[in-house]
Amino acid sequence: MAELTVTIDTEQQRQAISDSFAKLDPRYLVKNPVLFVVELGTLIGLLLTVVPGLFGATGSRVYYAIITVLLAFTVLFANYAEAYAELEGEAQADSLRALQTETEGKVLEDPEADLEAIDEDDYEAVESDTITQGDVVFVDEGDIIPRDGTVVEGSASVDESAITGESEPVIRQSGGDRTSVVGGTEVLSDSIKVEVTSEEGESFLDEMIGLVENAQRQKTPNEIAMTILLSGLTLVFVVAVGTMFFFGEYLATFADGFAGLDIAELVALLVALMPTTIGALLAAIRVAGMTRVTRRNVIAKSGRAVEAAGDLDALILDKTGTITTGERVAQDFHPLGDADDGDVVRASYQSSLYDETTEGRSIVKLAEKMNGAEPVTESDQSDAAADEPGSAIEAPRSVSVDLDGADLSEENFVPFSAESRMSGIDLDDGTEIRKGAVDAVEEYATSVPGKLRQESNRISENGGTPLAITVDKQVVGIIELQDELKPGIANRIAEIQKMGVETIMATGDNQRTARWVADQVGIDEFHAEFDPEEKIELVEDIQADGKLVGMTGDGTNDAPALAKADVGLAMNAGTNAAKEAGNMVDLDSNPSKIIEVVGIGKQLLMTRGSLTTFSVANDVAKYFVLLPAILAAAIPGLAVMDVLNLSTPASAVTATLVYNAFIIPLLIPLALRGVDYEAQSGAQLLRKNLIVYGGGGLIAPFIFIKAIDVLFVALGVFQ
Ligand SMILES: Nc1ncnc2c1ncn2[C@@H]1O[C@H](COP(=O)(O)OP(=O)(O)OP(=O)(O)O)[C@@H](O)[C@H]1O
Ligand SMILES: [K+]
Ligand SMILES: [Mg+2]
Repeated sequence: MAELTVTIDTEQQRQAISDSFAKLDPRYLVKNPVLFVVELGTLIGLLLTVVPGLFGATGSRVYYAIITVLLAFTVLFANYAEAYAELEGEAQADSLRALQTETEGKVLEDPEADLEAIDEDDYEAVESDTITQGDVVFVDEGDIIPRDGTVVEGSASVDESAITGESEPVIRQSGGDRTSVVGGTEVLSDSIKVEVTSEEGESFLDEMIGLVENAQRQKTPNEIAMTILLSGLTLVFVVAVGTMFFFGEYLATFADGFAGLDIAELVALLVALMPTTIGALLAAIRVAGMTRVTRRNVIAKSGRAVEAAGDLDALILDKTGTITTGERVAQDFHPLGDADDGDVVRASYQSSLYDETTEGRSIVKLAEKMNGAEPVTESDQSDAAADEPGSAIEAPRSVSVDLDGADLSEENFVPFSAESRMSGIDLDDGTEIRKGAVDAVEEYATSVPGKLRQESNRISENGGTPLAITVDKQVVGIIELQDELKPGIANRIAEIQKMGVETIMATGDNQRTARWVADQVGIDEFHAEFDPEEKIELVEDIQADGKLVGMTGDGTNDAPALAKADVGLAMNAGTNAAKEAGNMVDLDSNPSKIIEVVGIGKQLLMTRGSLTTFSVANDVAKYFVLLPAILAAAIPGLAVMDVLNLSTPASAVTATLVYNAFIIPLLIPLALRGVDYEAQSGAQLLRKNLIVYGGGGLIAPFIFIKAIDVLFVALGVFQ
């Protein structure tokens, strides 16, 4: 899958630096209480630098100036992390926006015009900005689709690489779940009629990108909780350190040679104790996480959705198109009872002539191939796109049958629905032809040969999907459909399971086919013969146990369940209803993308968790470094805590502030890239996290602060 990675140029670097200064505005900074307190501390340092001796301070002006500068850098580095992440996110979003092109569109005078016979007299070629919503345009081979829309007739292969970066063309066709087309993409072969669904300048993608950019600036629920926690900690430290100041003043009244604690050093202690590192990186971690989602061509409408993806307990996957390729095409026809090959092929053909699903189109193709006849219907006179359903199938044998579509009319066609799990047509003479899922047909038919079950089980146990075909409610045979597992899907599912997420397959297909597929890919649980209603119930059932659940979908039928799920990933090729209902849209329309999104969500949560652990562990270590240094004069007994044996208190304070400030830019790359991520259970991750980031966080300050102190001694400062 193509990743469109946008790089930041020097111009943008400069922008990020200037944004870091703009973000010093206290009205902005107050939303991040940790940094706001550091900013206040900077002002105190500045005051002492300008007016020495204030608050009984006895240090030199230079010393206070150094403290002030280091505190200011702490805030600026934090602002830079956020500004940089935001610019990167915007650049990523802009890379999608660049798609808008000025082009020509062929607006049909008569939207009902026969697709195959359209010529220059039937349409008016106009600039795309004059096309309005509801217009039906003709898009011929080689044309650019002028605006977002729905394919209302025909099937074409479309180059969507402009939005997906994927060079492989995709099929977009009327009926079914692949009807949406995007303005600016190119039809490579065949022609389609597209009903325009957006007004000029209001493309779906643009609207979506607007949502993404907005979402990137909004704190997520977990982040808000985190901010409250960090603010609480900050408050505790402010009170504790504030109390120390007054305690120092009190001590000074009777302790010989002790003049009270230095307020600038107490500010330094406060800043060292506060979780400044994570406070500085929190926003950058969120923005970068969302940018990683955008980079995978997934539009996340909220940060909450990305976070929820990282926290999922269960993932509902459908079978066809998610676990399998979705190219479920006819392989063979099997007569049953008194019927012969010809009866089955004819009935299958007739019932599918207007069936625009992948399955339906492939049945027509196979029937024609077996018959060896020239295509009889107008809809097949076009040069078939090489990857059109069924075109690659070899006819297993030849059957001579009259495939006449003359007495069939589209009005009498009964389209497939996921509720009925059947489709068909009524002939002019009243003959009722239906095909569908075996259990659905068994209920519908009046005459069911004993061999139906046996034959269909045989097909299912090979991973195929049997469709029973009936003429006047008599089962005459079976259509054998075959799909293929997506390459590598079993590994992806295993990966999800390793993360502790339960995998559930819900399919409209029959029990045996479902079981076969479930076994092949090692899914935890499966539900077969599901209708869309039951999918919603499944989502609700899982949520009733207090679990977070994710799912993908494309059809109108999926919309309610997509809206219900905590993470609903809609396919861009799917219907508008589904795209509006979900909280994410995959521009590549690859349903198994949700597996990647879960990974990105996990990585976001892990990055935040790891850096929080590191930050807090750092602060604990800094406490042991600074406290003895600052209080040594007042409480000589504290010397036992002074494990680092730093040269002077001033050196200890400065070295600690240097570490405290510069650890932020050092961690920016990690915050933006995310911590290395591998599929593991929560408990394993927690353990590893504690050892690496907790243990490392305790040790790192000691090493660096001591090193800085040694450097100061070598340079002869603070001695
Ligand atoms: N064009 C069609 N005409 C008649 N029956 C069909 C057609 N397409 C599919 N079916 C039958 O209806 C069943 C249900 O279809 P549905 O789309 O609900 O689920 P699915 O595609 O099999 O699985 P999933 O839910 O995993 O995508 C299919 O398994 C098949 O037996
Ligand atoms: K700190
Ligand atoms: Mg389906």
